[in-house]
Amino acid sequence: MRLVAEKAVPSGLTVLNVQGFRHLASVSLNFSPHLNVIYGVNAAGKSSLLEAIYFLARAKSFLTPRLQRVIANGGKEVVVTGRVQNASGRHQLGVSFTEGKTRVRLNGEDVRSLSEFAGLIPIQVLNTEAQRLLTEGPTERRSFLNWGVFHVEPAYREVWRRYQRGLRQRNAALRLGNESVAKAWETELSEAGEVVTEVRTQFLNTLMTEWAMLLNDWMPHLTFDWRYRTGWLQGESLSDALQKGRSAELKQGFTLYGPHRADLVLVVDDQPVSQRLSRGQQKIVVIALRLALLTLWRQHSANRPLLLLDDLAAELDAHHRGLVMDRVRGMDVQTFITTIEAERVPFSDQAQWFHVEQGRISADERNERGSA
Ligand SMILES: Nc1ncnc2c1ncn2[C@@H]1O[C@H](COP(=O)(O)OP(=O)(O)OP(=O)(O)O)[C@@H](O)[C@H]1O
Repeated sequence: MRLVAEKAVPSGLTVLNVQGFRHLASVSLNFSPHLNVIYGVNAAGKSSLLEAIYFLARAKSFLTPRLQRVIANGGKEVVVTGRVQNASGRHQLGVSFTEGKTRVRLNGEDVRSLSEFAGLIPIQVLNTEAQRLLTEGPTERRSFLNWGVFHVEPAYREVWRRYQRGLRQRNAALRLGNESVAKAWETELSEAGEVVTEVRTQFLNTLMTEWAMLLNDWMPHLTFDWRYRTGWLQGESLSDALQKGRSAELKQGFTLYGPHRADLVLVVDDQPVSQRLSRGQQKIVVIALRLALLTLWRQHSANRPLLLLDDLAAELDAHHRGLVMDRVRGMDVQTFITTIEAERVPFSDQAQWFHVEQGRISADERNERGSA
C-alpha cells in the first residue's frame, strides 16, 4: 500500500450553517480548527449539533439509520452547509434531505458519488455507544475498515467499487440460477477481492500496531491481539473458494465468500473482547481503535481529520478519562466536545465555546475574551 505522506495544514471545518435539523434553531457558526466545546443542560441540542456536523461530512447520521428523524418535527427538509479549508483549498459543502432524498453539493455542483466529497472531512465519533462497534454484527466493522483505508489510500475506492459491481452481477446470476453467468463473474470478483484483502491487511497491520500501543499504556495488565477474517477459508485463493462454493451459493442465491463477509476480531487473553471485558473496558478498546485511526489519518490523509466527542465522560473512570483526553490533546485534529459542565473540560486552551439552550446555539462570550 502506498501511504501518502502529505502534511495536512491546520485546517478543517471553518463554518457551519444548520436549518431544520431536529430542534436546533437555524444558525451559522464559526469553528476553531483546534477545540470546540459545546455545553448546555440535558436535551439542549448538543448531540444534535454534532450529528449535523456528521451529516455534512458523510450525508448520514450516527444516531439513526432513518434520516427522516433528523428533520425538525413538522418540518419538510433539513439543510446543512459548511466551509472546509484544507490542503487543496477552500470548499463549500452542502447536504440536504427532503422527501426521502439526500442531495449533496460541492462547490456549487451536485455530487453523484458519496466518496467524491466524503474524502474532504475524515471524521470519527466517540459517544456513549462506542462499544457497539464490538457488540454489533460485522457490518459496522467493515464500514469502519473501508472508511479507514479510503482516507489513507484513495485508490482503494475504485477497487472496492469494482468488487461490489462484480458481486452484484454474480448475485443476480445466482438468484436466477444462471450458473454460467455466475461463473463468468468469478475472475473479476476474485481479482478485485484479493486486492481489497491485501490493501485492508496492510492497513490493519499499521493501524493495529498503534492500537495495541495505546492499550498497552491504558490497560497494561491485559494482552490484546486481533485477527482479520478475510471472508473465506484461509490458505485458499478466493477464486477456488468461489468455484467450490458455487453449488451451495446457487441454492442460497447470493455469494457466501469474499471480503464483503470479512470481519475484524479483537481479542484479549485469547477471548473475544466483547465476551471478556466490561462495557467500560470495551469502550476504552474502541476509543483506542478510533484514536489510532485518527493518528494514521493525521499522518497519511491529505485532509486533517475531525473528531466528535459526545458525552465521552459517561462510564469512563477519572483515570481512563484523563488518559484518553491527554491523547486527544496531543493529536492535533479538529475536535468537538459536548459537555454538561463546561468547567470539566480538561483542556480548554485555544478553545471556541458554544452554549446550547433549548436548541439555540450561541458563541460564548469567552471566545471574545480569548481573542482579545
Ligand atoms: N426531529 C426532531 N424535531 C424536534 N425535536 C427533536 C427531534 N429529534 C429530537 N428532538 C429533541 O431534541 C432533544 C434532544 O437533543 P440532543 O440529544 O441534541 O440534546 P443533548 O443536549 O445532547 O442532551 P443530553 O445532554 O441529554 O445528551 C430532545 O428534547 C428531543 O425531543
